[in-house]
Amino acid sequence: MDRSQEMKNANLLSQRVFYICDLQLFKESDKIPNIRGRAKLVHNLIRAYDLVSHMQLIPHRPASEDSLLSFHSRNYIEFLQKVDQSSDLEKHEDDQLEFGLEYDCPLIEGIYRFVQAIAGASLTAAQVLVNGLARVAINWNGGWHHAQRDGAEGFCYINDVVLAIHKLREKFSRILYIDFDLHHGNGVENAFAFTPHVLTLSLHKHEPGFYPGTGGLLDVGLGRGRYYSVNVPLKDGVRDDNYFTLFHCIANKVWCTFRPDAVVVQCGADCINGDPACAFNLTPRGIGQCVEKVLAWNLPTLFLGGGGYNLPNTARCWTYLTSIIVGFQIPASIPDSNEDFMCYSPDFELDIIPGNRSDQNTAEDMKLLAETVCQNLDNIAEGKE
Ligand SMILES: CC1(C)CN(C2CCCC2)C(=O)N1c1ccccc1/C=C/C(=O)NO
Ligand SMILES: [Zn+2]
Repeated sequence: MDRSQEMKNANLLSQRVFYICDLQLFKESDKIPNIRGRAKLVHNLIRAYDLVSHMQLIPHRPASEDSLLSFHSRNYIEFLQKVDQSSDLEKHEDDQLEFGLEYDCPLIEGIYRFVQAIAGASLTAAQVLVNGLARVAINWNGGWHHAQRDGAEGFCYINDVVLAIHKLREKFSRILYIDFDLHHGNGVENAFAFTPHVLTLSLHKHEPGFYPGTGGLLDVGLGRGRYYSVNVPLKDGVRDDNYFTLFHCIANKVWCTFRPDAVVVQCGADCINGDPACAFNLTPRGIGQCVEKVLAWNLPTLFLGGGGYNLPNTARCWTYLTSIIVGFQIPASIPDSNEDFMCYSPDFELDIIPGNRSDQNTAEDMKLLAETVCQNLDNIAEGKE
């Protein structure tokens, strides 16, 4: 490699954070029901705070059929290709049901191009880490953690998280997946339930009748993957301090016992106060403290989005997390240069105040969660199956 190339790579590495963004990706993201307009809102706020000058911006490369098949079934992918071309969707009605494309996953226009973009963005980010071009990569348009091998689920049409982890496994032996979304990351846990090479850690709301219903405390993984699925089921009302205390304790134990080589973090913002899910009392500062802890490990890390249905709050949350990831403090007032300025009324502040729902998680609940999870993790330390 000649000197100039070395200089270029050194410079790239100094831009340790790669950020996947391009207009086509935002256009495709807008096809997801319930979050139309979110991709642009997030990017505009990140730009308004001039955080883009601290990152290396790169466009996504659409995922190839082969890369989609590294997790999803041929039947599902070929169905998406077939239905993408066909004009009358009625013809495939029964197939649609078979592949979960109904109710909460309505068929969307140009669905194959859509899944190539969504999966391609997270794969492009993962590839940057595999190539050693950067330590950290961000794709706020990814994080669709419910999609299963052979179908869509929970508003997730393709599991970009599983595909990205699979890509990281080309270079890194042990991958830690952390899921802060309000909902259990069931699609990712299912994909890696039987392997000790990927430890999935999901903190989520877990109550009778709350989607997806999985991720209980006794759900620890299967076969050789036993104890490598870690679930932290929570009730409504949890607040930043208790959430971080619990995460801090569990993350330390996971780091010491599993010793990850790379990390993937799903930052679904439906756990933040003000989301229509109306569940947790968390603020971006609480999740930000958890992100700071992950960054302190100084491992190759991929940050992804996920849920988040209060669009201005999701933009606030992921902009704040981006500022932490790049290590650049930003002012509390939303820049009035931002074209979406009025979306942030009436406060025009970046901070989100915590909710005042009563915390249903008692001190005993939190203690039991920490103790049970840490005892389970003792098994992987001693190499027990
Ligand atoms: C319809 C939306 C997507 C929106 N929403 C919010 C806003 C309204 C009440 C909570 C949901 O719970 N939804 C869902 C409905 C059925 C199945 C899954 C989900 C969400 C999954 C998710 O976010 N995973 O991380
Ligand atoms: Zn969610």
